[in-house]
Amino acid sequence: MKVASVSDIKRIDELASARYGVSHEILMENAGAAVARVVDMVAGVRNLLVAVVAGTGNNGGDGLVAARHLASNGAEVRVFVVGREDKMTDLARINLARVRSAGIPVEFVSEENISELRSELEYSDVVVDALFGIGLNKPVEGVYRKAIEAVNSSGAIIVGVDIPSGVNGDTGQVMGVAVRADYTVTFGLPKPGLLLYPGAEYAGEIFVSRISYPRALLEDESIQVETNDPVFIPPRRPDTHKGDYGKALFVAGSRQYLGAPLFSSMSFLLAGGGYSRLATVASIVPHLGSKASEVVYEPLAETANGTVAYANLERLLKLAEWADIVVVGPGLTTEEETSRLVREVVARVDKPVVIDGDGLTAVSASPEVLRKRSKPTVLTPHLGEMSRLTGVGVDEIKQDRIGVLRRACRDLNSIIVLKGAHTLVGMPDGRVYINLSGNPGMAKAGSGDVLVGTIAAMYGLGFPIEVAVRMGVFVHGAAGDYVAARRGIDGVTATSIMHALPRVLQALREDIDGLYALYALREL
Ligand SMILES: NC(=O)C1=CN([C@@H]2O[C@H](COP(=O)(O)OP(=O)(O)OC[C@H]3O[C@@H](n4cnc5c(N)ncnc54)[C@H](OP(=O)(O)O)[C@@H]3O)[C@@H](O)[C@H]2O)[C@H](O)CC1
Ligand SMILES: [K+]
Repeated sequence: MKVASVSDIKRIDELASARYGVSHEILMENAGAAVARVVDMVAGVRNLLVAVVAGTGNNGGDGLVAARHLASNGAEVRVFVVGREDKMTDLARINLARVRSAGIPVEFVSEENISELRSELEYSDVVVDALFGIGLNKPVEGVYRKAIEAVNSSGAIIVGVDIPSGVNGDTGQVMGVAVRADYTVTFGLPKPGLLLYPGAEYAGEIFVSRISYPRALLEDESIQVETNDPVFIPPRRPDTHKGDYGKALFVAGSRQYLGAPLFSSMSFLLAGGGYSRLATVASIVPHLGSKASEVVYEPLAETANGTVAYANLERLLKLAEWADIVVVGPGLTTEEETSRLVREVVARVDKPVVIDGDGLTAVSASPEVLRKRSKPTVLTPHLGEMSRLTGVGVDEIKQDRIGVLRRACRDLNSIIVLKGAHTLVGMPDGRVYINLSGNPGMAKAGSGDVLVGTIAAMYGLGFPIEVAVRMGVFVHGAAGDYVAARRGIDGVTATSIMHALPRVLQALREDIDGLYALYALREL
């Protein structure tokens, strides 16, 4: 599903009326009706005590339409408008008049009577939050802040209109204070702020209503963000050779880090890869061999500190000629000689390369190595590594994940997986995918190693590199969810995620609709 920025939605909104004759009034009527329908779905509307807290803009207008529909369907509705009547938009004013003529009580809330709002809302079964939507343009203060606090302390079921008020529609950041909705009914398409934390937490369960926007507008390719939906994995053909499912070379590990090479190279096989070759320091090969006999090992010369020595360069370049895809980085350490080797390998390997962990630190020192590559490059940074790659501070990245990611993909000519809640996948052409699988239990050592093995496996299964990265991220997250559901969130470890990978592939082959439904937003 496409994910529309605030400016995308404003453009769609204008085109809907200018080009298709679908007026703002029609859109507002459909929006309000959708809110009323969800209130009925989640709480049952007959004799329900509903308070609609409306702003003076069109988000408030939606709330007023919802009030009229709910009252018509048998609910006891009261409307509280926060702000001055003379500030109301035309559409909000028209709908206020209709609410009043339907005999629905309306009260204007200001600093003088804001204290009564709190007690009024405590008598409500449902509160509809229609204060701000995509028009939020500054931190929430004063009477609006108090109104949001009153909504949050009401103890009622809270249904957000379009966006929970106070959440930035594009970034998901909370602008001072925000409504903690149980449900959010969003219009046309979801906004990034509903899917990125903390906004995703404030939105609750999301319902999407297209409110009769013409389909062509909602699918326009000028909208460059979308949810990372899984695609069908073809069945394994019976007459196959292990080479058919991809040959991956992993340059990983050190005497200090034994888990990373194991998780990455083994996850490749468990996620469907064919031939996993691990080039690592000779001193740890016996240990790893006893744990993962299915992996083929290339013992490498090592530095005094037990890291991969530069002298291995020619050998690694030769091995890379054999491989379909090369993964560099997990557990290599940031030993200067080893980092120098990483940069040379990345610069000279004429195959798709996935760079993770310490490999990212190595290439951060000279990003032109990435720019000059002709074959695809995949980077899988967490926030801190992204900061080192881009020179942008972590807090600044959090303020605009999509914008920072998009610029970095273009600047570094790379596909970038920005790990976090939720993980984002950016493409050099500007497209960004928001991944909805995964859970906080996965933020543990080794989880990233499993991810890169899974990405390489998707490429081995035959997906084009961009799809392979998206699918690797989805499958990895779904495997973590599979474990959390069966063993509890504390049971989510690199090992348990790794062993859940085959289950997810099986589900994708046998019941992709079921798996898709697990993560898709509910459509009205
Ligand atoms: N665009 C669509 O496709 C549809 C939109 N609908 C609904 O309309 C809202 C957007 O409505 P809009 O009037 O643009 O803005 P809001 O209602 O979100 O905000 C109202 C005004 O509030 C002021 N504002 C913004 N931030 C603050 C703040 N922190 N404190 C106080 N006031 C604030 C701002 O006015 P200013 O004059 O102060 O700048 C806003 O204009 C959309 O979300 C949908 O719910 C349609 O009904 C459906 C289609
Ligand atoms: K709202």
